[in-house]
Amino acid sequence: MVVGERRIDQEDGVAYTWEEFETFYKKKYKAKALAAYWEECEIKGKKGKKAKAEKEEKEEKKPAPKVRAKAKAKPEFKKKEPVAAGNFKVCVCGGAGGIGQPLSLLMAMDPNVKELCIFDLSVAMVPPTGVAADLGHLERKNTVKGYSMDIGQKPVDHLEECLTGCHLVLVPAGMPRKPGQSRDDLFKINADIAKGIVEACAKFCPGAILGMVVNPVNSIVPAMAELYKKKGLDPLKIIGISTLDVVRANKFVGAETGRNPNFINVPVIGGHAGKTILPLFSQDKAGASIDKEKIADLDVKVQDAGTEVVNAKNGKGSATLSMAYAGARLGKSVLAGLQGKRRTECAYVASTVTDLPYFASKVVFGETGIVKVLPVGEMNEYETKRFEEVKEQLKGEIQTGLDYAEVNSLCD
Ligand SMILES: NC(=O)c1ccc[n+]([C@@H]2O[C@H](COP(=O)([O-])OP(=O)(O)OC[C@H]3O[C@@H](n4cnc5c(N)ncnc54)[C@H](O)[C@@H]3O)[C@@H](O)[C@H]2O)c1
Ligand SMILES: O=C(O)C[C@H](O)C(=O)O
Repeated sequence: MVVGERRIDQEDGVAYTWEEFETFYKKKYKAKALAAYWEECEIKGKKGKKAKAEKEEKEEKKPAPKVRAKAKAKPEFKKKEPVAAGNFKVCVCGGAGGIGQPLSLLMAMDPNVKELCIFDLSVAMVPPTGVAADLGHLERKNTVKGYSMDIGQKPVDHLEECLTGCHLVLVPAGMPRKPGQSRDDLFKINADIAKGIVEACAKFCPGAILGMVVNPVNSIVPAMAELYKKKGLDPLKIIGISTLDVVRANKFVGAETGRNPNFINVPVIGGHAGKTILPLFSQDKAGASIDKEKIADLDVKVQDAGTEVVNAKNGKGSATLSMAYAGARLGKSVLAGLQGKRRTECAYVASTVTDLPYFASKVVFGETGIVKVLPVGEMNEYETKRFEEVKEQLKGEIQTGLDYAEVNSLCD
């Protein structure tokens, strides 16, 4: 295999390295069959005469039909009919909050959204029905409805209409940090809030994708995914939204290199708190062009970006607008995937790409939600060292979530 070469998987039209390919297919196919399939895939960026000549040469060298049938073995995905464009139902839980309102606005603008539900507490800063009435006047072909619940009540007793039929539920419901607090300090209160919502989703929209914004993502996602598992549901439906780390890494690399951040794509792996946030600058062209001596500071800048906003807001909340932007980017990718258009984003999910059971890496969204969790890819010396640090911290934060799931359950 040529180092750095990417080939387009005929199944989803996305370009992968051999390492990514092998990790995804190794349990399904024998090494020989997989290598043969790889050889058949088009090399990314190689088009025109040269590619044609190579293809023709390959055709000539084809083995006898019997052998070829085996070598040509293709992956079998569970085929699910994609949802027609513009037909999605989305709910934003905590939709009247700091993130919830702009996130609802951005989702209401997505032409894929047919019905948008705004759920929040009746004590929220604005009644959710008010947010819905406001968004209901946009020039969009969708309906927006608000649902509220009194504090102390259970979502499962109130959200049947709101959640039934949902394809995507975004969850920014929960307390944000104040200066001096860590994300971990929010676990107890926010895990209980998340559990109430997840419980209602398990009952009314068990097939929906749940995008968890609420902190601490590193512990809340394992907790909720394990509760889903306990109930016989798919833990990969629970997705930790770490997109803001990617957005920040792209922005900072753009500022450093003078390039347009819109065309920068730095994968950020690990988790979403402090040292667990690991931007892989070496995997982006602009990022890789930055002087080695500047990388450690840039890495810390991405890790500390949330705290920078918390401190700048001086006790009046954390990142809301950039988070809404990032959450909507992820949400739109989920819907595009369900519609049959593959999208790749970083997300924190149940994973086997490292020895930890939850990890953020690139994932591919398709007709069923996450269809691939991609490996972390090549890392340079600095990133490899940081990778060990990431895993050490993340392990304990995952355990907090696993412990929560052990002593809690979702009701029927
Ligand atoms: N993943 C990330 O990158 C990221 C980024 C920024 C913020 N966050 C987190 O997102 C969460 C929300 O932040 P915010 O700034 O929007 O806070 P906020 O206080 O402005 O809004 C939270 C909303 O949740 C609602 N809520 C509370 N309990 C609820 C329940 N049981 N059911 C429904 N709604 C409920 C509140 O009424 C409020 O409207 C925080 O935990 C914050 O740390 C995550
Ligand atoms: O930093 C926070 O508390 C909010 C969020 O996780 C962020 O990264 O902005």
